Amino acid sequence: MASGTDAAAAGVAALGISGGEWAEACPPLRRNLHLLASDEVELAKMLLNEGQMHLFEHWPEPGVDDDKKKGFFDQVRRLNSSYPGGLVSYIQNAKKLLADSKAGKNPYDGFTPSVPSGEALTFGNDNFVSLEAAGVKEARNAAFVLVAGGLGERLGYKGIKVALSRETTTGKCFLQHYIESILSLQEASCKMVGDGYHTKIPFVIMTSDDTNALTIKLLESNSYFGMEPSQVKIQKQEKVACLADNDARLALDPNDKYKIQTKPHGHGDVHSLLYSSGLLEQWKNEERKWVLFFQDTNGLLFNAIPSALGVSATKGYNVNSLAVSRKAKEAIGGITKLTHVDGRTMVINVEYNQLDPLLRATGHPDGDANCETGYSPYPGNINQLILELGPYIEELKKTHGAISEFVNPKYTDSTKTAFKSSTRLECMMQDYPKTLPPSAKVGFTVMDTWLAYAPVKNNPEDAAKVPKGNPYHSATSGETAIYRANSLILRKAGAQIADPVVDTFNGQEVEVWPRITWSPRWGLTFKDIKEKVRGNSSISQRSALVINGRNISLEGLLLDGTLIVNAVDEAEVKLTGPVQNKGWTIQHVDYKDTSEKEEIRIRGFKFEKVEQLEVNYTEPGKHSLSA
Ligand SMILES: O=c1ccn([C@@H]2O[C@H](COP(=O)(O)OP(=O)(O)O[C@H]3O[C@H](CO)[C@H](O)[C@H](O)[C@H]3O)[C@@H](O)[C@H]2O)c(=O)[nH]1
Repeated sequence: MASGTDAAAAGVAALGISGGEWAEACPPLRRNLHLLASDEVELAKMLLNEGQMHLFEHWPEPGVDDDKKKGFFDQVRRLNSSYPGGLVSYIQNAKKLLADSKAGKNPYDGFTPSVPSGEALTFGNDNFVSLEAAGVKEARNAAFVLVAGGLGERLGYKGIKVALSRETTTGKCFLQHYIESILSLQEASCKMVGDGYHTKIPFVIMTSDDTNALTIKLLESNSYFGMEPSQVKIQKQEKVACLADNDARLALDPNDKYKIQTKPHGHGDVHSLLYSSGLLEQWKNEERKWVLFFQDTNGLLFNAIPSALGVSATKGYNVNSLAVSRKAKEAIGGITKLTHVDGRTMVINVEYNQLDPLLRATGHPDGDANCETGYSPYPGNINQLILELGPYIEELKKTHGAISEFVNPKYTDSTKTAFKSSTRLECMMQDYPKTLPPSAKVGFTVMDTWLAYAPVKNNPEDAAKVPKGNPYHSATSGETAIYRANSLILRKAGAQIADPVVDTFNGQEVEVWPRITWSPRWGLTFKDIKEKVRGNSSISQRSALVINGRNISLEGLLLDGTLIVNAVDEAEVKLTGPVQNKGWTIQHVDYKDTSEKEEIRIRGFKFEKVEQLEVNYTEPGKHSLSA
């Protein structure tokens, strides 16, 4: 094998540029050319062509920092190969977007917004139940994709967000809940069509350098939470180059002049990663039909998946976005119908920071405001997307997964000539429909917020400042929303669940419902749950109930305290009669109290486990718990 230097010399000669005249304008680079391999020479040439001479101007004579110079090109090679169209496209796109930004060009120029109509579902009615059945049937033809490359800067939590407990009654983390939900769907779907449990639903996790190692560690140290390791595919997104000025000159890392500074490009990367991974083609060959995208911390999401997938299947949507009622100024995008002066229309997410200026610019002087319902008329996008695989692949063959980008530089002053700090191009996965032809069937499904959406994004301090009536999107609200949803679902199924009390944790006023949780295999759909709630059961406000098993039914259970039931699948367990104990009390925790773990501090409460009844059914057969 040729040594690096031989290969470099060969490369330079092969390109007929041994003299390096093309690098004449950049003497430091020219003097170092002989160090470079042929592909590095090509990359250098491309960088000069794109006005990036400054990247080499500080390069010393050959012999000094040669390893760092090679390291520089390793990074350039990575940046070049991970962006659709390479760095040339990146720099050219950046120049255009930066010019538009400087000119104050509105990305929605020529478009008028209006409120679109979508499928509005009512939890528990006949339509909902039949859509859930349709969705479960389709689930075996689906693949799930979790975008989890975000650092969660707003939450300020040090670990990865998917490792946070979804709720602290059981302490199960988000990732465990997601995997158990997918496995339950897989089992129920296979059972429904009688395929002998052969189909495995693929699960892709998009990570980034910020989350990759910890995500893999979490999976490995928990045996993939019961999923076959081969079912899980990790796809790591790369960061993109930072831009120093309006000419899209790439920014060098302030701490290392041989490195280009990089920042995350956004969740929109998921499309190009899926495209280049070959997974989409593989899924097509396996006759899969749906790809479901979801985000890192929505503990309620799987309450909405079966029915939403049912909507996609019955309506034949190429794109189906899940939405909830949106409060004006809430940090979720608004789903909007945009009509262009030339007659084009599209239904698309308008991101939360763009909705207000767009509305003001198009004759709505109040901007992003609530209407008479107390909500924004624009449904809130929760970034759960269901794409039909066939049309998705066809589209990506054209775009290679490139998604419409934006840039958001912070200028030093109104001349817009300099930036306060470097910026970069960004993209969002929900912008995928922007390039679709008008014939594409793009729809959305609106569900109740209490059922479908409770993310964990804001730190306690910021959450406490959220305008009254708007959701906190905090660890506190994320957990209490789970108890609320489960209580409301059991109520709808016929159980008597006590009213909540209002309490304040970390400055956030929330409803505290009984702490009811169940494993996904117990209650995947409303029909499943309804069949397991029989007779007159009641649960008091101070109670906690953990249902961990498939065949556990509530038949006249009168709970006032804490009850934990664990049962193997083959055990049929009836919960009847009164169960009373001192239970678990809720203790307030201040987020500034460093004697508590961060995971607890951000919630603002913990449980004192005073007394409980825990029962374990490990043997098959019929069992009854009656005190
Ligand atoms: O480079 C990135 C950036 C983010 N993410 C992931 O993308 C998801 C969303 O990130 P954020 O929570 O930071 O997103 P925002 O709150 O800014 O907004 C997004 O989520 C909202 C709903 O939660 C709305 O739907 C909004 O329109 C949509 O852009 C997370 O799972 C995050 O881990 C990545 O994988 N890579």
